[in-house]
Amino acid sequence: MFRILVSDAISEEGLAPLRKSEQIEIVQKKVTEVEEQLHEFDALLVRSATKVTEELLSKMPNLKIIGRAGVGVDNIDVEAATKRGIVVINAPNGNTISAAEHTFAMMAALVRHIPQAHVSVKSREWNRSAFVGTELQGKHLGIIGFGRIGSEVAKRARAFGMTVHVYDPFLTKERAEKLGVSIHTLDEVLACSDIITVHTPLTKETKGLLGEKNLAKTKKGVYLINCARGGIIDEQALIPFLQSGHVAGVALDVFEQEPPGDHPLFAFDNVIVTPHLGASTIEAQLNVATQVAEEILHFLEGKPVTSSINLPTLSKDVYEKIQAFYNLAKKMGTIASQYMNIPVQELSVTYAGTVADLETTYITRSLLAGFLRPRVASTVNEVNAAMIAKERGITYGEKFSDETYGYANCISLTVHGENRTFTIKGSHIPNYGDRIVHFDGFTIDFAPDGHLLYIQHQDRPGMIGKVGNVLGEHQVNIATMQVGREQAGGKAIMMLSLDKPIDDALLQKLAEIEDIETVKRLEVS
Ligand SMILES: NC(=O)C1=CN([C@@H]2O[C@H](COP(=O)(O)OP(=O)(O)OC[C@H]3O[C@@H](n4cnc5c(N)ncnc54)[C@H](O)[C@@H]3O)[C@@H](O)[C@H]2O)C=CC1
Ligand SMILES: O=C(O)CCC(=O)C(=O)O
Repeated sequence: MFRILVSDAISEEGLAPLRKSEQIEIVQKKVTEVEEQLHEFDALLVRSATKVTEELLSKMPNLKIIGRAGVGVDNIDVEAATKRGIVVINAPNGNTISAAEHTFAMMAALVRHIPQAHVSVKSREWNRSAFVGTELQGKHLGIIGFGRIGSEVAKRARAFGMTVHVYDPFLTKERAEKLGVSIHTLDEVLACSDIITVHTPLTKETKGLLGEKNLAKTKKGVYLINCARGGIIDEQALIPFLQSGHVAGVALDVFEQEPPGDHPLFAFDNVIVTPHLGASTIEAQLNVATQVAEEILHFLEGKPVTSSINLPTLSKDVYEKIQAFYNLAKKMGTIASQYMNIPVQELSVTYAGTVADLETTYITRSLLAGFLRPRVASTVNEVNAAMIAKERGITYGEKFSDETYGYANCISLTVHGENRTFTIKGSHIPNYGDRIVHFDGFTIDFAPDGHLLYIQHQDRPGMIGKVGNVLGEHQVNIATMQVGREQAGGKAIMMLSLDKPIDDALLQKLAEIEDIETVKRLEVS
């Protein structure tokens, strides 16, 4: 049974996919109302009101996934979540149209003074000359940030007969041409636009993007719109530009602090505001809630998520193709980590055959998580494996090769430790399973599952019997046994699969058998 905390107002209809599952219990309460039960939740579903801080995460040790019913994840400490191995997902396109339409509504309201005129008429005035506006047709619209919302705003602007100038360092010429907009530098957009609207995320680069210096580069009489994130336009810096009339008007849906309280910008009649309503439509709320609910359900059912912020995303098709290798790689990592139980500096993974054509980044992350799991006390999974490896000074890299050693596919892992290198190779054989086909210089063939016992010994008659006797005396049943050797009478290995784990005392007894050089317990869960 999984428990999900829904701590913000989320569309009830959108939660339907979760409600249908008998494996899920939904609790709809604010964080402050469930302080005592926070440790019980497996998933957290929020909009923008809940601040998912490091402190909150520390009270939720069972949390596996955070769903943001919306786009911006600036209310979530994604780095802290990643460190804890918590997947963060959002609903990237469910509210795009609503946010673009709201931007357009704000633009029209701004240049036609609709909010001010509305207040005037309701105050029993009839002052038509006070509210003379400007047309949108023929005006130059500057769009900063040309992703989903920016491009929908552009489509609407073109329908209104506006010329659209875009600044987005990641925008390609082909896409700009397709959408009928021109690409410019930031300075060019600032200088040529009658109206500027921002549609970037709030990042280190975009915070204060329209501050004193850049506002001074805008056309006199410019209108500004921020329906993205508070702080992209520096609120404090706007004040002198509004006082001087350089900026003719500002429309804000978002604020540096929300709610903004008694804000100095409210003193200006030509500043119009809404309380972060960009995504507040029935359609957008249903879309984002449904998207996130379905993703959380998939995740809890062990299926792939498609819109994760901190995990490489995979389609269902791709996931199905890589799943077998993903599992094999994890087991290989776990075995290698226990076998090389010394500090290691580097993991090198080589993919050959059919696996080399797949999304190997994901497979490597799985291998890394498997490797780190026996070494770290905290949760480690595909989400935080790269981060933990970096913290521990372990580098890793991928290579590709044609050498499959006669198998259709082969994953080879080489672990570099101080004065010691270890290589393990594995293959996934459809309808048969995962096999380890090479182990520390020996050709072998065993299934990397359960309670494994590795023994390295001199190749002498009777070794198998001696090991079997000791295990038998301690009521430990051998399920399978594979052997390999360098040459007759030389160095040899046995890999046994046992029906139960063995303790240190038994391990010691086995190590004391004459001609046995190394005994290692390898647990693969
Ligand atoms: N007011 C509201 O209720 C809503 C606000 N939003 C906000 O709108 C913003 C845009 O959302 P989407 O279009 O869905 O995001 P998106 O990710 O599709 O687009 C963002 C664009 O900004 C560009 N960008 C990033 N850094 C930039 C920089 N330094 N300069 C110029 N461009 C830069 C990216 O290349 C990308 O094309 C986000 O901040 C999001 O949180 C989204 C939905 C509703
Ligand atoms: O949840 C909301 O209404 C805010 C939407 C938003 O700002 C976003 O999706 O980034």
